[in-house]
Amino acid sequence: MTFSLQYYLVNHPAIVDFRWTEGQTLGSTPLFLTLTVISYLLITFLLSSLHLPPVKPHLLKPIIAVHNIVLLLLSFTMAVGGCLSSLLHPPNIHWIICIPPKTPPTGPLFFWAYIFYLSKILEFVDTLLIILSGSIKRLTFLHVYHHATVVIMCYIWLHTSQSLFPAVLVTNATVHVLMYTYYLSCALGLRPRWKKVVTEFQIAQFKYSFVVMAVMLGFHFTGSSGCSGIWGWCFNVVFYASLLVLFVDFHTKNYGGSLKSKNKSVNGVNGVIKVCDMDKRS
Ligand SMILES: CC(C)(COP(=O)(O)OP(=O)(O)OC[C@H]1O[C@@H](n2cnc3c(N)ncnc32)[C@H](O)[C@@H]1OP(=O)(O)O)[C@@H](O)C(=O)NCCC(=O)NCCSC(=O)CC(=O)O
Repeated sequence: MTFSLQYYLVNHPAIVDFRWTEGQTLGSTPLFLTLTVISYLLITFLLSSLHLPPVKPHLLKPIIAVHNIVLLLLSFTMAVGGCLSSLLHPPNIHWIICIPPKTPPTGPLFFWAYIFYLSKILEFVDTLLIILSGSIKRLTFLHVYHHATVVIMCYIWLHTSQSLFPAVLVTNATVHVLMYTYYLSCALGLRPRWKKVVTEFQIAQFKYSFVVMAVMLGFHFTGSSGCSGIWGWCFNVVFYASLLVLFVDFHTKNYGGSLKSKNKSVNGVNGVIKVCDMDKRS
């Protein structure tokens, strides 16, 4: 059989026949979700309050590099898989933003939503690596809040067949390709000059998501049947609004000034070193 991206990412029987069934699919019960999030928060709190000695960089850096390569490749696959499934598989292209009510969570789009959900649990390892490296000051509210809450958002997507998730999934997975390339470069001892660009792409994705959410609301109230997952929509709005505020704050603290202003120290000849120095001070 010749290699076909469409076959392996959309039309493979395991993907087409995927079905999220509560109590049967791994990780599909509210109990699993609750225990996962509570365990993440408890382990993070306990490990960070133990003040463990940092693991030696020559031991930890290769592990961090492998972790970032895995998430980089996974994010890329999810972005392409989610994009192809959105364009090729739904009965109607309109599904990218508005899924009809009572649609069962089955088929390629929901397969990628499920992989995305599991990948958010794998991202918990980011937190562990921060703790093991001894950089406790990098364990910010933004980081822990994001990692704990995003898993709940993904669960709601699957549980309610929530409209708009395909657009958000593809955007976030694409931004994460950039983010994990940045983290991989750091783990390899490089200090990319484009750290600020990563943050600005993250902020842009939240703003873009509000446009998508507004369009979905329009479809919901003007279409004949409405869109599924309107309560999940409310969760998404609150979560993304809070992330937007936190990321704008992160931007101001790390790069100074407004989003539009050019920070000479970031873009200058020695930009790389100055960005890192600023981080260490903040
Ligand atoms: C540029 C950012 C992507 C990252 O900002 P940071 O302040 O974390 O960046 P930094 O320069 O301190 O990171 C370099 C350090 O990270 C370490 N590092 C490497 N891989 C890592 C990983 N997978 N997770 C966490 N840290 C990691 C490197 O070894 C290096 O350590 P050392 O310096 O010791 O060598 C930013 O925009 C951002 O996201 N800030 C919020 C912080 C955060 O936790 N973000 C990720 C989840 S939020 C998210 O994911 C939103 C979204 O969905 O888009």
